[in-house]
Amino acid sequence: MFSFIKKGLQKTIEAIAAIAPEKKAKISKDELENILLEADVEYDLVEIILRELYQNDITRDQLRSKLLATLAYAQNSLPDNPNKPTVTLIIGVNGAGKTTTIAKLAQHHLNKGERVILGAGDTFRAAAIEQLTRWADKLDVPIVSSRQGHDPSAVAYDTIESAKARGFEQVIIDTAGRLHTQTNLGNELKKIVRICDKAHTGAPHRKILILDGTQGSSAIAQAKAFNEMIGVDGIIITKLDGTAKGGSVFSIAYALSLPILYIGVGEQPEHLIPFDKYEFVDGILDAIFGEETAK
Ligand SMILES: Nc1nc2c(ncn2[C@@H]2O[C@H](COP(=O)(O)OP(=O)(O)OP(=O)(O)O)[C@@H](O)[C@H]2O)c(=O)[nH]1
Repeated sequence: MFSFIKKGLQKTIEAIAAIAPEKKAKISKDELENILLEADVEYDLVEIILRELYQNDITRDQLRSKLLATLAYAQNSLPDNPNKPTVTLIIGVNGAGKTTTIAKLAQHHLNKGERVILGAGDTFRAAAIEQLTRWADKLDVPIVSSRQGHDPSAVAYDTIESAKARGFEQVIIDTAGRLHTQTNLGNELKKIVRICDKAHTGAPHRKILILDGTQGSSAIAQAKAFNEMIGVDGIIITKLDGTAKGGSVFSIAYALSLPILYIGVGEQPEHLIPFDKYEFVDGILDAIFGEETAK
């Protein structure tokens, strides 16, 4: 698992290594500032971290405790849902990686022996329905879909009904990332939430926001908007493998105070790993201080 995190952080680790090629037991505040900015930690958070480090030469342990503190809320799991099926609503802007992440989550449940059904709730775009259907075929899981332009809450309702009738444990419902206006999107998502609860009291049990880890402050703005619309229970940050901006995880976690459930580190169904703040921070620290100084 640890090496999986490191593989996902490879580009970030390389970028850090390029500006801090020499591994030392202590680094100066100036060096640290450059490293954090290079890794795409937002400027405000870099300032906060530096302000709270009193010495000019910073050790691994000192930095470790500061970085972990920024992830204080990040490591929280969601409560178990005893009332099966568990309904997960996937939200986020187009291109964030929603469809791929749904496939990854489905694979994750299948690995645990749970039965999964997908709902193609992004009825705004025909391509979204087709793409999710391809994943369903590949993973050999059922999918409920309708034609483009149909009411997505009807898709959500039918998916949940089908899961209940077949005794499935997991329902994962896709949603649109964009409509003609933001207000339309908010209203549509609210309606889907209402209808899920009608189909199965308490559903959706998880409203999970997919954020593209390469998007920095725009990901934070998106999260705030979706949180205001329908409330977000947890986040999955995608595409960390494809970016040198892995430090954005700190800014996202710090700005939102929401659990980071998983991170996406590739395009295949198995490329989803549970977020572990200790592994994540140690991966970054190893890049700065070198592994030999670990612990
Ligand atoms: N490298 C990498 N690529 C990813 C990851 N997650 C998603 N992608 C890629 O990002 C692109 C967009 O992902 P989708 O799953 O299509 O995203 P979406 O939010 O459904 O976007 P649309 O289909 O455009 O609405 C695809 O090319 C995915 O393969 C990840 O963790 N790592």
